[in-house]
Amino acid sequence: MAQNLSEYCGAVIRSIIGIALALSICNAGLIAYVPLVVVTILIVVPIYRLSPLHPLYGFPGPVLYRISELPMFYHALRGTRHLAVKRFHDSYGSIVRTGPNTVSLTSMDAIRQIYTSSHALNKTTAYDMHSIKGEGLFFIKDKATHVRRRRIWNRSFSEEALSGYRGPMVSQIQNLMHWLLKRSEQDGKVDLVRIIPQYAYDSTNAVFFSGHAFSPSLLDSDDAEHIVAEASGYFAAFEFLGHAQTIFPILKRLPGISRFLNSRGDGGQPKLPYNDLPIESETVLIGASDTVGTMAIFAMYFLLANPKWVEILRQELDSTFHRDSINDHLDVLDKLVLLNAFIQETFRLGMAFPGLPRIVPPDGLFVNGRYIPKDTCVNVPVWTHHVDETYYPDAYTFDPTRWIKDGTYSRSAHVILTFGGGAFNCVGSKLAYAQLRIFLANLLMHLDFTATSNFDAARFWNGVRNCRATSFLEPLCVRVVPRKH
Ligand code: HEM
Repeated sequence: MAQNLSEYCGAVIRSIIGIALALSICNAGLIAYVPLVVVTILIVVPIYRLSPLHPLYGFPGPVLYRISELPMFYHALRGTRHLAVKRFHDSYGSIVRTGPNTVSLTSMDAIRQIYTSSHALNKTTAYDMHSIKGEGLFFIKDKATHVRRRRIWNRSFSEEALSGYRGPMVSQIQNLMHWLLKRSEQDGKVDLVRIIPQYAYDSTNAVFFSGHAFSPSLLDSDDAEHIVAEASGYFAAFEFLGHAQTIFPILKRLPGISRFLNSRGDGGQPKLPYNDLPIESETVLIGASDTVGTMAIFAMYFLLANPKWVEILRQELDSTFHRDSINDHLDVLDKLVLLNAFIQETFRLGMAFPGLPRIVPPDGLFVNGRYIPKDTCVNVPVWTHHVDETYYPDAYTFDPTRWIKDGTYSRSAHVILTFGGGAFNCVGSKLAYAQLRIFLANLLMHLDFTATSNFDAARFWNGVRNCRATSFLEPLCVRVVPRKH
């Protein structure tokens, strides 16, 4: 009954706004209706959203955020949403109303129900493509439709496909090492925040587009056309505005079709519609590069802030490989306990991400002991979960050993949401792990890094921002020389 009443009130208020808007737009003479619209929006809507008539009335949360999306937009713009949501959970507990129609939940039960169970929820309209043409895997909101497209993508991430990507990955890491040494020699230092994303985009270009997405390589041109910044900006714009821009400058350079997405459907498997190739290509280029680049920067930051791990990882690598033969035995990297634990801990603390929104189905959702009404936007805040002391004691300490038990590395020791979860999880996660392994193993085996004198670990950490894309307010400057011992 209460549910019906609140739905009724919501409908009435939406109608009032609609009628007022229609009147003021249709009849220019009725200028008097403009104040009505303003009054409705500024007074009636907030009162309704705070009132017992609103379906989310009983959920605790900061008043301003219950009234309007604007405070969260402000945090999105500043890249501080993950910090704000964490503060709210510290104050209000495991369920917080973080927006007029949004509830944030922490708990394993919430992760299971929202993301990983067979009844996991669909994506929200935050994933709408709006004016973008075609249909892209990342943007498909409905699980049933999504599963069909995902089958096409999965072929590109089979073990066989992944081993085929090693050659291009190795050549790109070699180019990165060349430029690290060269720029460091030329300028006395090199900023990892600038150079690593260039390497990540080059790597994706080489792996998926045979180098045709752009040319010359970003490392070779020092990203003269600011492709990294533009692509990352579009990524953030998608998050901030709720939709991505139509045209990516990079797309203009694509011969059109990525190698793997263009592969013909064989054996009765579905084939990707031609019109969807551009958006899927953009998804690969940005989705695979921005994220891997960010994690590689974090990995270097954690090494510089925790130098003992340079020695620990080198001991493991030196006792396993001869320095010059590492790239001939890349499959062995999967088995290195310390290296993989280090990467997993990087993925935990490097994910400054607020959440992955999902929509509550018509039957509602019962989670964390509460009933959440239909059409509510729910999510588990990734950053808040990753620094939850319940699951990660001493959570803000970078400690890869938390992933090691009885001498064995276990990724499943704790659940992390770095790659999402369930049906919509990251299709490229295996590739991301492989890239981080190759990146760290090569750099540690071949190069010595020294942070410049003004390196301040706390200042760098405090300058991390996230609006789906992660940005760094501080540089991460190092001197690089060939490894001496
Ligand atoms: C460390 C690197 C990476 C991180 C942290 C990451 C993170 C994520 C997350 C959290 C999601 C779920 C997004 C959501 O539900 O809104 C996702 C989805 C996705 N990622 Fe990644 N990703 C990484 C690397 C990659 C790579 C290498 C690719 C390769 C193409 C890729 C392609 C995708 C695609 C296509 C989706 C959509 C999957 C679907 O809806 O089925 N990602 N990623």
